[in-house]
Amino acid sequence: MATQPTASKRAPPAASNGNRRSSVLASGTKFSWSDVSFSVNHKKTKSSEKTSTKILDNAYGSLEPGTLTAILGPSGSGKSSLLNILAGRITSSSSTSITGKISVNSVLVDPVSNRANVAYVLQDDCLPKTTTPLEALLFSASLRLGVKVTKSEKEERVNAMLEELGLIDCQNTLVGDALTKGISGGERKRTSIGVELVTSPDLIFLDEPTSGLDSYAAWKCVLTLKKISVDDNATVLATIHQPSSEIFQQFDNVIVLGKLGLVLYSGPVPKLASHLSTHGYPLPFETNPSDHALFVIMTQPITEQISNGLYDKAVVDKHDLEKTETEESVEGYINEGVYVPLIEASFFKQFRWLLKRECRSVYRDVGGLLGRFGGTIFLNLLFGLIFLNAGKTSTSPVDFNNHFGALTLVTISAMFGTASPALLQFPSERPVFLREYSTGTYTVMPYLASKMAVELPLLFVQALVQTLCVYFLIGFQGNFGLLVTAWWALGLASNSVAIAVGCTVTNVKDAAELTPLVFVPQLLFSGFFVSISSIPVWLRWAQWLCSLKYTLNLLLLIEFSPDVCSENSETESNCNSLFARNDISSDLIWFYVLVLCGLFLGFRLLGGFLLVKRARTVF
Ligand SMILES: Nc1ncnc2c1ncn2[C@@H]1O[C@H](COP(=O)(O)OP(=O)(O)OP(=O)(O)O)[C@@H](O)[C@H]1O
Repeated sequence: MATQPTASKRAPPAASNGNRRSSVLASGTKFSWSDVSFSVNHKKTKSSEKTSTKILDNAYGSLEPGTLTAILGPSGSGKSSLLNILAGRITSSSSTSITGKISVNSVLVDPVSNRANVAYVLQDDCLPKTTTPLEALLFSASLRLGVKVTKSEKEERVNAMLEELGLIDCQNTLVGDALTKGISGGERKRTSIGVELVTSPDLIFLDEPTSGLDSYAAWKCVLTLKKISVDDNATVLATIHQPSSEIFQQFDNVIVLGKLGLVLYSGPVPKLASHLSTHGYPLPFETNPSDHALFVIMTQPITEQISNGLYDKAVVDKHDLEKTETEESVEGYINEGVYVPLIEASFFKQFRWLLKRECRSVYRDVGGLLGRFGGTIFLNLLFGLIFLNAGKTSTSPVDFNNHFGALTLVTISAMFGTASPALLQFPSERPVFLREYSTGTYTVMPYLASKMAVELPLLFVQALVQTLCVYFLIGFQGNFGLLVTAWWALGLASNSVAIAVGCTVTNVKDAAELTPLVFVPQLLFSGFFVSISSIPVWLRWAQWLCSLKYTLNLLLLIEFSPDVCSENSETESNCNSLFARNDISSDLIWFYVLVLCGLFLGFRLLGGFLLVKRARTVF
């Protein structure tokens, strides 16, 4: 790791103003880097010492305002790694090492601190499926543009951006996803670009903006980037895979990454062909220079490429670059610190916009609503019919067990029924959160609060529907309102656990695999399959994490009230034995309520903590 420059030589932090430009980015931004190396360390094994693979070896390059530059190279040559390093999206870790110098307008910067000044468009379009392009751009503009930009100016900027990106016709169509038809892939990509560009950034980095697009959509996309670079005097850098001639000609400059992490060429697009020809690889007639460069890299032996001097030009350029940028002879550095986003909007503004979006996502996701309430109604009617009238009498041990069994099974079903929508939904929402958090759109507290504000009534309605289905069919005798409240509390706590699980995984499959691990042990403490007193003492602590256990404690106290238990001596003895076996006492009702509240809040905060930890390190 190179040493850090003195504080006075660093670029000042980004200013918190309307257009988010820091003072070093005031009028067009020159961005350059040199000696950027990236290696991946491999673990030490018994047979070998710790080794490392160099992905980038002293990479260098320079971007001018008003230009569009491509990073080109074979698959695995380090294009995305270079872009991520320059954008401050990856830093050194225990398994990777990054060194180099990065400067903005000839001032050395720490790329992590500079992150807020770079609009970064990810390869995957992380957009909420139930939003429209117009809403997505408005959301971004409203939360990311400071108070100095008025509401009408933000709307004007959004409309201009929609027009510039050719999104006017589809501005009110839902984005959709793989399962729900929405706007086209090209429109989705342009929406992702618009969400970043609406803040009028000077530096725009894009990871494979044309991937997944057909040739016309890809050409249109690059044309748009070119127009933005010229019209807005923006500095645009994009990684790109095998561009067609038409696309390649739109770029002003190109950086070609070759084998061994070396830079083969960095300069104007028209001069790439002569660079290859000069070093023994003339461009065949009517061949795209970018195709030819990739062909040479992949087919010619690397020793021959080096001995032919293909990478020599790189050395000359590198020296030129160092001369201009190290005039002040400062050492560059790449920080290992965490990223703290710059937030423009107040807590309430963030909450308001997030709540609006969250509400839309509920009522527009008709399939999700049908699954949630359809499943609840179907299962609970089934329980109601199977345990028909089981709650009306508890005199014999069999009747008592049926009554207890009905209550337990309805509660277990409620736990899974309230956790599964969050488990299925959250992993797909997580990338959206990570992107928006990392771009300083909002922080974690308003995000979690807005989710909670929508879930509270939704889970209440779910608990109410469930109680309506089973209460009269089974003939439960507890207070209707208290039963609804207890099942509602269980729904909230289970939902929190599901969100915490969702925060640790990246996809629905992993979430589904983790689900039994988190929820099945709760069944052990329900008291139905095995009494708490039979569980080894050293394992009983786990009940403190089980919302099912504390909800059942409350439900049993509500349902088997003194009135029900005093029906006859046998019922009374069954009640006493049930409470004793499961350590339940009516004196502890408020304690059970507090534990449920604690689990609800605790898992919610854990989820938030895990999300922020992830967002602040690598994204
Ligand atoms: N954190 C990491 N740990 C281990 N290997 C890594 C890491 N980051 C990158 N690599 C490796 O570095 C190499 C370059 O990856 P990178 O994604 O930058 O290439 P690329 O040129 O963008 O590839 P593609 O065009 O296929 O997307 C790959 O072999 C990749 O496996």
